[in-house]
Amino acid sequence: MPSSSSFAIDVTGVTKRFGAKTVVNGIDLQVKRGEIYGFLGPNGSGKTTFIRMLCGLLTPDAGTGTCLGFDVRTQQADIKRHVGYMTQRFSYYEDLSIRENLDFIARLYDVPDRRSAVQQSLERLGLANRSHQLAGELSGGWKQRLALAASLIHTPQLLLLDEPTAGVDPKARRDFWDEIHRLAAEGLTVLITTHYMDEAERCHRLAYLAYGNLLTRGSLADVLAAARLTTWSVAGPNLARIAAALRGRPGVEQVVAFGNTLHVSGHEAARLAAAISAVSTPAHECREISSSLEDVFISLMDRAEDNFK
Ligand SMILES: Nc1ncnc2c1ncn2[C@@H]1O[C@H](COP(=O)(O)OP(=O)(O)OP(=O)(O)O)[C@@H](O)[C@H]1O
Repeated sequence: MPSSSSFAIDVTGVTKRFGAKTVVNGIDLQVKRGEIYGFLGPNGSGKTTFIRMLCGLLTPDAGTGTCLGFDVRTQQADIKRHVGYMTQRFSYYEDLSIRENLDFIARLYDVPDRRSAVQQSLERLGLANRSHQLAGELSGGWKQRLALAASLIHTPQLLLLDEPTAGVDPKARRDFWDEIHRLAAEGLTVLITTHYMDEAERCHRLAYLAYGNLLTRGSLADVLAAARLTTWSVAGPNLARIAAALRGRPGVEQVVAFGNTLHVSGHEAARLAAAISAVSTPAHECREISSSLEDVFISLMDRAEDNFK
């Protein structure tokens, strides 16, 4: 039986190597039940590989721990029964209808009272009106809903979502997140990977990976505070010239154009302020602003790259 621990995921030192390459390097992670946990990091940082170890599809080369109270090394079949996994690719039968796809998945999981489980799932995800539509004819947002319905049909306790909203429009993304929050409020634990910063901000807690290493974790406020990054905005004339003058100056780590404003960041607050005052003119409006999550993640990635070289 799964334990009643308050952690849905509780692992230590999880490591995976492919040949000589360490793709996931000694990751410790604890995720509370009912929590939405965001997993971020650049392409190839090891997010999918880590998820596959959690849900029993890959065995770690090192590390220990539990997922839903089951041992990640020895009880993989038990884990699979209680976990829903929405992969990056749409992997349903395009020539079956929405209802037929859900019915098929429900059969695979031997879901009790299958007809009513499928009907409830169609209604919950707003798919009932189009249940006879072929999956292959659906737009991206509806395909995503079908994939979510399918990953929930066996009422899992943990939902693993690997970039579930890639290529989906903002309204469909917002609806999707509303549903994820409703599910979490009902007690479902959700681990989600995303490259969208607005989605990262909708998670209860976050972790950021680069080169297989977990670089930071915590609530949004924790992650921003731990970064100790200072950011200034600079508005005014000749911003392209100002940006070029700032790059490479001591204290300046990032210079990013946002429309008619530059965001300039660095860890050494005094040197950063000196650099801005040296290149700006009285016609420029310069003020310190809060660093964004994107500023923090890019800074972490740059530093990790430097350590890796
Ligand atoms: N089965 C495998 N055999 C060999 N290398 C692999 C295998 N699976 C993944 N990798 C490598 O492991 C690294 C991490 O891949 P992974 O898919 O876990 O990253 P990711 O963070 O999910 O990336 P993305 O954001 O692009 O989805 C990559 O360099 C990838 O090429």
